[in-house]
Amino acid sequence: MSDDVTSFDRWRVTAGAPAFSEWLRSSSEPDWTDVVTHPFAAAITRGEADMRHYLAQDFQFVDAFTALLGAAVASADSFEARVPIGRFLGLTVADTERGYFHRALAALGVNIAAPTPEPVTADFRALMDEARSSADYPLIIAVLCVAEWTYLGWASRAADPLPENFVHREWIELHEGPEFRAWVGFLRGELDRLGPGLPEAEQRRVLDVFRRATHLERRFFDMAAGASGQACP
Ligand SMILES: Cc1ncc(CN)c(N)n1
Repeated sequence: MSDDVTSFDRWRVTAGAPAFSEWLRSSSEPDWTDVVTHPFAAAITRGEADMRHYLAQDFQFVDAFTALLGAAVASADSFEARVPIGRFLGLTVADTERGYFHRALAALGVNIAAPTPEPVTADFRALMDEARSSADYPLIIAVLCVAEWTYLGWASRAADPLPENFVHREWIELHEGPEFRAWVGFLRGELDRLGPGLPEAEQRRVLDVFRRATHLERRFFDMAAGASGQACP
């Protein structure tokens, strides 16, 4: 991690609400705001994004993401922590979200067979594999938290009525609503529970992974926007 970042112990003295997850998020600017306000994400909320290349690449992201959820179940420090992760893995990712991918890719005429991964897809999969292989619960939760919290960030900006096309509407609904908010709250809560007690070197490792994941989220939307001709700032 670069020296320009304030350590959690120094940051918490002046922060109004000194949550560890908020230290991670605010130390990941400007990428964080660039992700949640990204033109491609905004185009999804308006029902205008060309989802073909984005979803084809994201189907490969979700494969590594599912494996990472499994690693989180395995590395969690208690039964009570394993349960919400296992539930989300089984009920949402392996069921609702998987069904969405199959229907959406079919409707868009995209072959479900894995296309060549874009560089950012490969980089994101490598980061998730790195976190998974570490079997380090806070590191794993950091990557999961970025993926879910940033998605809640852009999806919660969608205005009613949601787009008519199910490809956009259901993608927004998958990343918004009370259950998804509770899931993001759980992930943040795990970082807030465990982060403050970690040695400073471990806190910096968690932040390093959190920032890398946030940067990859930005690059992923840039990739999608480039493929669809959606202008990037
Ligand atoms: C790249 C990416 N980041 C996050 C998510 C939300 N699970 C996703 N589907 N794809």
